[in-house]
Amino acid sequence: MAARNPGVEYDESWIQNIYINLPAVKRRAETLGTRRTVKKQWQAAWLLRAVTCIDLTTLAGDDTPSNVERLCYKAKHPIRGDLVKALDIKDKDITTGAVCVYPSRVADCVKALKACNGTNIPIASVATGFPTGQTPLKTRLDEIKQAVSSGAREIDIVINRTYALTGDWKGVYNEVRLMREACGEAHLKTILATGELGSMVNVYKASMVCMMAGADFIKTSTGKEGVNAILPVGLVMVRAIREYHHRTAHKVGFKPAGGIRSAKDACTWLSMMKEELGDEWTKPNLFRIGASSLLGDIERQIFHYVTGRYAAAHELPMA
Ligand SMILES: O=C[C@H](O)COP(=O)(O)O
Repeated sequence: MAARNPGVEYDESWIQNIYINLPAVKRRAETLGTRRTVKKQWQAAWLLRAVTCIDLTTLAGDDTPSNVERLCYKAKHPIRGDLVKALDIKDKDITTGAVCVYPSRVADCVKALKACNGTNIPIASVATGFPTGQTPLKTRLDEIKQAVSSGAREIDIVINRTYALTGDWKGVYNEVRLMREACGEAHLKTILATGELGSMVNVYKASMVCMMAGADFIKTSTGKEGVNAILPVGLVMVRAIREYHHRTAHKVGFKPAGGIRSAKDACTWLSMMKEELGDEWTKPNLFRIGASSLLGDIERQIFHYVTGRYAAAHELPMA
């Protein structure tokens, strides 16, 4: 992870008179989304980079120690052995960015990662009454502390949408500040649940307020809202990150999450990061993709890449 973002004093002027040129944002998002896929010779590199940025997630009511164990093994060995061999990369170099689970499953992750030699992989835990955040503040803070003491190194909190929707941005700031304190050494990711914020201006304000309060990452969604990670919202958030960096020199990471299931989508998000914020923001210390079922498609595409390459190499010339 990048250096911690200490945050700054709350400053209302940073979120006043915000104007978002929605048609322009939508046009830009459309260009990114419909662009031709990555050039053939770079495909494997992009796909592998995307793998290293995945927060491999399971956030289901029926999670058990055994599916968490499989998740951790997959995080440690995200690409099938024969494909790793064909790509001529060292398995140990490629793991997912983190695993992401509910607080009560963190201890299972600790055990499973130890068993598969994956203790270098951070455990991210959602907390604070995920996904709605509708529990008393003390309960939400205690949940963070419990997840950290069980072994989580990253905490994904949800912001208080009631405060955001009623314009109480100082209220959002104060809570996130307390959540950051409760995290101790663990990194803080703040989930905005953008599908419930009502407007792009609110998305921008929520992004800025969370960063002012010390978020190390801002994250689009829980994966449980009606609308989750979409490019126009992502653009507004990364532009807030750019503005915050410009004002404070602190680099805050970005995590789109929810509904990202195809390798092509992952590459589109990566290219958005590269174009909007630069190469530095395309690595796991500043970019993560929260996803439960993306890895399968990436592995499939790597398989096509590898088999295509060999088929081409062995092709007979025309007689
Ligand atoms: O934070 C991660 C999301 O909950 C994952 O959403 P997904 O299951 O749609 O990939």
